[in-house]
Formats: sequence, C-alpha cells, structure tokens
Amino acid sequence: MRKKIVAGNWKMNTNLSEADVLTTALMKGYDRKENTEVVIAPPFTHLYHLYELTRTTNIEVAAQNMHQASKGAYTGEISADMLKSVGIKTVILGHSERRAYFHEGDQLLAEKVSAALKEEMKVIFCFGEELEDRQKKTHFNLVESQLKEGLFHIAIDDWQNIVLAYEPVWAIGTGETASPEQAQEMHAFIRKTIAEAYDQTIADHVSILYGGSVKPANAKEIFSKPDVDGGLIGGASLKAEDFLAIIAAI
Ligand SMILES: O=C(CO)COP(=O)(O)O
Repeated sequence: MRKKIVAGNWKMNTNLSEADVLTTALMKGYDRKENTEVVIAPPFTHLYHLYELTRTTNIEVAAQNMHQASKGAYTGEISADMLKSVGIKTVILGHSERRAYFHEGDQLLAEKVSAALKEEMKVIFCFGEELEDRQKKTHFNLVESQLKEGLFHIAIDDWQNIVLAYEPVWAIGTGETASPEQAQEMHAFIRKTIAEAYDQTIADHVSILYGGSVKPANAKEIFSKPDVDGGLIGGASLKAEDFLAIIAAI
C-alpha cells in the first residue's frame, strides 16, 4: 500500500517565532492518521528548532534544498551531512523555483539526488511542465525527460527513498489548479514511465504528490484520484487551519 503524504513547502516565508507558532498549532491540531505522513519544509534557519519541537510527534521536518558536495568552498550552501547533523532526513529537490530562479538543470539535480541518497536521505523530487509546454502538448515529453535526466540514474533499491511531486508550473501560486482529471492523467503517465524504465512494482509503490494551488476547498477531489497519493502544498501550508484541513482531506 502506498503511503499518503501531505507536505508543506514554506518556501522563503516565516521568521523563527512565526515558524514556532505555526508548527505548534499543527502539532495541536494534527490527528495522526494511519498510513499518512505529514512533512513541513521550513527555511534552513528553522530546521534544528523545528526538528527538536516535533521530535516526539509524527510530523517530519524537511529541507527545501541542499548542495551536491559534501563540504567545501561553496559560500552560502548547505550539505546533506549538515542537514543530517540537525536531525533532517528529507530534502526537496528540483522545485520549479530552484529550476527557474537558480538555474538548476537536470544534470545538477541528478547530482543532488545522488548526493542525498548516498547520505541515506529521503528525496521529494519535484518536476512539472510550464504552461507553454501544455499548450504545445509537449507536457508528457517534458515530464518524461525531467524524470529520465534527473532521476532515472538511481538504483532500484534507491526508490524506497524517493517521493515524487508533480507540480505544473502554471498552477503554482496562481490559484489555478490542474483539474483532478489532468492530475490523474499525468500521475498515471508518470507511473507508466517508471514501470517502463524500472518495473511495475516500483511504479506501484512510489508515492506521487500533486502540487499547485491545493487548498482546503479542492484537496479532497484531487486526493480522491487513484494515482494521487497526497500533495505538496505552498501557500496553504502557511496557515495551520488550512494545512490541517488539507491533511484531513487525504
Ligand atoms: O510550489 C508549491 C509547493 O512546492 C505549490 O505552491 P502553491 O500551493 O502556493 O501553489
């Protein structure tokens, strides 16, 4: 049975005290659900504090990025080893904002994925097409290529540490969501692509999250689709009430 996951990507939002208040509210409101994982990904500066705060709960704290090298002269960067040293075992890689604003391409992401897996971290690997790709009807090709170039170098055993997040760029922060049917269609395609490159068992076991303007009002319908195993939530993860409502919808 695939794990259901609701993950909150806080992006560059919250100072430490706001992060503390938000996490405390989540801890109070979260009723543990069988086979469901809740993840929050705050900014780097809050990781250790929130890891300590949530230590005895079922809320997992993740990083939003990491560098591919283990250490060295890379001013401003953070390595997998550093994340692990403050209790962090999960990292988001390949987010469209990293791809667009920080020019992270498939090759670099492949290196980051390898570096994270080597340190036995879990990776939430993000990908998704731009509006233009969908209009040109090249969105399936694009997604296939993002998976092949950034992820399909990993070994079969590594898949147990991979969660996928399909995030169509045109739906991120825009209020526009992919319809549940569009999400299902792409998630089924992703599973088929994995089955062809690896095998059906791996495709059947990997959790695939949908991300892009998921809100309490639309979460249930999106999550009801058979190949959608949860969500990666941006804006709505910054309000405890909304995030809890989305978790309740899984
Ligand atoms: O980018 C996202 C999560 O990583 C989605 O953001 P929004 O939920 O704000 O559209």
